[in-house]
Amino acid sequence: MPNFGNQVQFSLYQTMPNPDPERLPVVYEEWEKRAREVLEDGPFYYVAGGAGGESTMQANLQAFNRWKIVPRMLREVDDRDLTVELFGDTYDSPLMHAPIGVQSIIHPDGELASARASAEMGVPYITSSASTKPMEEIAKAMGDAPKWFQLYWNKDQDVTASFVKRAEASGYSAIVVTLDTPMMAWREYDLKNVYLPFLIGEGVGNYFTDPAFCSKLSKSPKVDPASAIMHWAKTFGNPGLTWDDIAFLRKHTRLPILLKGILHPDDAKLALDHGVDGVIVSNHGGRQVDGALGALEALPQVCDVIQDRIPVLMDSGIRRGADVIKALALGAKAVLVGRPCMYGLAAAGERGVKEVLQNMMADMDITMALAGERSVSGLDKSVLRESK
Ligand SMILES: Cc1cc2nc3c(=O)[nH]c(=O)nc-3n(C[C@H](O)[C@H](O)[C@H](O)COP(=O)(O)O)c2cc1C
Ligand SMILES: O=C(O)C(=O)c1ccccc1
Repeated sequence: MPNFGNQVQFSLYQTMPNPDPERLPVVYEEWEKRAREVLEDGPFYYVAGGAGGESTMQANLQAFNRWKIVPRMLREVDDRDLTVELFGDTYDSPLMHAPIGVQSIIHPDGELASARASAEMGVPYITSSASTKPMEEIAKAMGDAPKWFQLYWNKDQDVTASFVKRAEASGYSAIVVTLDTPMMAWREYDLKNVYLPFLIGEGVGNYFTDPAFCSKLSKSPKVDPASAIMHWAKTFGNPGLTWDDIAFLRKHTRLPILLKGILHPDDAKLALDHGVDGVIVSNHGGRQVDGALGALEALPQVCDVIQDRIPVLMDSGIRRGADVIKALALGAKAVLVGRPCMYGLAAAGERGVKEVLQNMMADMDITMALAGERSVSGLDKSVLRESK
């Protein structure tokens, strides 16, 4: 998509001198403000909040400030290439929609809206195990557009195997296993607001439609939702997992397997040793370990260990185009966009998510060009300087 950024920029300026009164925000902080206006305390803080005192959320943002772009001049940047290749597929840009559960608490269309918006933008959508809508419905809403499935490894191995089988059958092309959430973290705002969406039956769409999950219940979730929710709460997380369990997953799927939540270089080494296909450097948007290092801080060391043998992706703190450029320059092949999409969803459903993704892509394209780079695959550390 040559000059994508300039086209979007031009279309936004084109409404001069009478801007569309329905116009959506462009500024990230204004999207968040809009979400705050339309959501009740419970859902808003569920999305916006983090673990404990939110020091990891702060570290995520600060980590980007430590790196500065050093633009180069006169480098023929009129025709740019945003595409990336992963596992034999070519994607339009290095942006992906992060796996995010329980989107029904943010907008009535929930995951269907964000999946459709991602499809329109050619952004791969990563369906969460904890989606309110079942994975098959989300896949159907996306047609042939690229989609991956995020696995929460259930305590019941039959459920885990069933999720993977369903994901394959419904057209997902990779499995993202999230390792950093064997249990929900200590989230102060959710405890204060007494708000946990699953307890009111949100975010369980994949479980309540799963034959393996339902076979363990004495009554169907429709007849006795309270017991089904209790069973979900008992089996959702699996703190007993070890590296040896990766073999179980490998046995159950031929799709590429990516591990999400890698921060320590030794875990990157273990990921390689256990034959996975990719890793995602992430601290879950600061929602799990309060006091953890910023995800971008962890990225260079993980890349040093991986040495390009498998792709390294990252998330946690991506807000603007320059953030994407920095993450790619430090070795990420692609980045996952989390909260910005959810603020777009809260403010304007499908259209909101689409604009958030479109604007971030445009901003990234323009920033890359102004930095003197022509293709995302050519970005490396030479475009950055670390400020002490
Ligand atoms: C409301 C919410 C729900 C989330 N649900 C999931 C999930 O179901 N599975 C998962 O792997 N990550 C989940 N995440 C984490 C995101 O995938 C991603 O790691 C995080 O949002 C990135 O940080 P950022 O939002 O600050 O950019 C969730 C994040 C939020 C904000
Ligand atoms: O809230 C989250 O961050 C999250 O990952 C999650 C965990 C369980 C169910 C849904 C979402």
